Amino acid sequence: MVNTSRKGIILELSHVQKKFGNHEVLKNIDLKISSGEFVAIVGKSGCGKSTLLRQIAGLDQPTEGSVNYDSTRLKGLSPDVRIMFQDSRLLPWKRVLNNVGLNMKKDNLQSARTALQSVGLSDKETDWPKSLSGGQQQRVALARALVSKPRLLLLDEPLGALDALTRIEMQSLISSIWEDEKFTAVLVTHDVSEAVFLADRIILIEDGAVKLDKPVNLPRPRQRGSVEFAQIENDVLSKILAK
Ligand SMILES: Nc1ncnc2c1ncn2[C@@H]1O[C@H](COP(=O)(O)OP(=O)(O)OP(=O)(O)O)[C@@H](O)[C@H]1O
Repeated sequence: MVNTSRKGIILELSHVQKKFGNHEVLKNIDLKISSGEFVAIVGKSGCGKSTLLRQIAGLDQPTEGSVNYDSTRLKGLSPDVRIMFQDSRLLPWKRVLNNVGLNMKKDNLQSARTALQSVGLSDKETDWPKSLSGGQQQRVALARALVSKPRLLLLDEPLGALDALTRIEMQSLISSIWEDEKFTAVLVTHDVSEAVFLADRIILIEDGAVKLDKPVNLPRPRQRGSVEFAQIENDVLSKILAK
C-alpha cells in the first residue's frame, strides 16, 4: 500500500546553508517533510548528505537558514528523534537487551524485549554484542533506536557495511517496521535501489542544493524486479550521473 498518513509538516528546512571555513557544503536547501513520510537523500560522495542529516538531527547548526521541527526552531537533539549510523555503536560491556534498554531500570525492560522481538532477535537477549554478526548488530541498533517510539528516525547509511543479502533483508525489515509504526524517516544512502525500495520521496543533493525531489508512488511491499521500480531507479541514477 502507498503510505497515506500525511498529517502535516514535521520538518521544514528553509534556505539552509552550511560552511566549513570557506567550504560551502550546503548552499541553499529548502525542504519540507510530512509526518509519517519516508524520505531518502541520495547524491554523489561528498555532496553533503551526512552534513544535511546532522542539521536535521540538531547535532549541528546551519551557518544560515533554519531547521524547524514541529514548527519550532531546532537547537539540539530532540528526545523524540533517534539516529542510526553505519556502525552499530553498541556498548561492548552491555548485553544485547541492556543495549536496547540503555537507560531503563532492570525491572522495566519489557519495551526493550518488544523492540528486540520486532527485529527478530528475542533469542539474543543475553548475548554480548561481539558475538553477533554485523547484520544482527545493526538489528540491535535498530531496536535501540525504536524502543523509545521516536517520531523521527534518521538513518545515516545504516546498511552501508552489510553484505548484499543481509542488506536486502534489513531493507524489508525497516520497511515493515515503518509501515507498522508510522514514524517519519529520513535515510541517507548511496544505494539508489535501497532508496526506491524504502522511500516515498527521493531527494537528490547536488552542488549544495536539491537537484531532484522525486515521489516514489509504488505499492508496498515493493517489487525490485518490476519495470516501474527499474524506471524510477534508472531515472534517479541518470540524474546523479548526469554531472
Ligand atoms: N566537520 C567538518 N569539518 C570540515 N569539513 C567537513 C566537516 N564535515 C563534513 N565536511 C566536508 O563536507 C563535505 C560533505 O561531507 P558529507 O560527509 O556531508 O558528504 P556525504 O555526501 O555524506 O559523503 P559520503 O557519501 O562520502 O559519506 C566533504 O567535503 C567533507 O569533507
